[in-house]
Amino acid sequence: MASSRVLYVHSDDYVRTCDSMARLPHRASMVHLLIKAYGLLKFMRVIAPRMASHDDLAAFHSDAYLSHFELVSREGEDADLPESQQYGLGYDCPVMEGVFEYAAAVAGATLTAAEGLRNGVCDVALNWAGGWHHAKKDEASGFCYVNDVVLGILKLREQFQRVLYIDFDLHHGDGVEDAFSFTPKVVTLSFHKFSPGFFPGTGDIAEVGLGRGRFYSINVPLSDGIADEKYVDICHSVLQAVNTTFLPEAVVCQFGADTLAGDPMCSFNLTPKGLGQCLQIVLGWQKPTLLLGGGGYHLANTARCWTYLTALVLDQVLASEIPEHQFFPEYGPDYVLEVTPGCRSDTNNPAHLDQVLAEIRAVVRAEIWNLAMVRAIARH
Ligand SMILES: CC1(C)CN(C2CCCC2)C(=O)N1c1ccccc1/C=C/C(=O)NO
Ligand SMILES: [Zn+2]
Repeated sequence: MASSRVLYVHSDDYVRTCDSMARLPHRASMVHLLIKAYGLLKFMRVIAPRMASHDDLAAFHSDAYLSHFELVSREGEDADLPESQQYGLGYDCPVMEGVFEYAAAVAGATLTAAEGLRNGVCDVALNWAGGWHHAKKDEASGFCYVNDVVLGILKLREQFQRVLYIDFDLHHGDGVEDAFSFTPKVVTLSFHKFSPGFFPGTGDIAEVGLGRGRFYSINVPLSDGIADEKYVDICHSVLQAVNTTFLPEAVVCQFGADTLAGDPMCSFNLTPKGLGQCLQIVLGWQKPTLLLGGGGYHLANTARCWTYLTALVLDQVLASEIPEHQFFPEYGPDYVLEVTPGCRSDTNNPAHLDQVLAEIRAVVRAEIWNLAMVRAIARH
């Protein structure tokens, strides 16, 4: 990628705000400082994010939710108002003081990235602190308060007719799928762990979208233990099929890193190399592409992954040795960039995966028919 055509959304204030989210102590700093320590900033156009305004957030979220969320954020922990529960606030989405400002900062950063793509300022835009895919129109969910992914896609839709969303996070991208399940203008494609009792519980292969959006939601449910080779194979098949039938004009990827070997979620067995091969497929299409983060609870591996993917976008090869920097001690005991796969067995049996692929192909073929009909009708 010609370097100046890569936009990296960053400011020290933004990183400090993201670091303040207790659940992910200083993850945003670790990611940024590793990218910086590897000398990658000079290849990118660094732009400070803007704050999302109330109107920005209201493009997707309901006023009722936003005003309640802003109110409890001002009051902090002791705001256990009865209706907080109906808005998903509390439990998985604790209300820390200033959480509204945090959510508005992240949404503003994703919008800043999306605007760069919409205005043709760049070909690839990065906001690794974004990707909060569970938030619903009027409900926080799964530690996601504002759905910056939906806001970014809506921003791209101002310029591009068809947008493809690809969710590589361990968890189903339910908030984004819900937002676009009725429209054929956005295809949502999610690869995720699907297993009884595993959050959020949605994302079965049978979920294909509703109404005119039928066949424009694609779900690839997977089981524990999947490693790079099989994951990349499946991704490659599905991504090629979706790209050739849907012909997206822009792409949004959520690269939640909780799929990596060593993550406390202890589910998939991927490495940054495998995710990098998936990213290479998308970059090969040479379409305006927005890259976002998401989950990722082994902080050093998450920083390793997103730094590796950033270098991949920039066609830069990184040395294995982690460069000296403030968080160097976090990368022990080997202090290398590579993540070693675990020795857990892959519970995805080949027959089941073939079945999943066959069903996905049927959905995509149906989409072709659907698309042909939609286009035929549009022509008259
Ligand atoms: C609170 C966190 C986000 C953290 N966490 C673990 C990770 C390791 C130690 C705690 C969870 O399981 N979480 C969740 C709790 C309830 C519902 C959802 C999630 C995660 C969602 C996600 O990653 N979506 O992509
Ligand atoms: Zn996740």
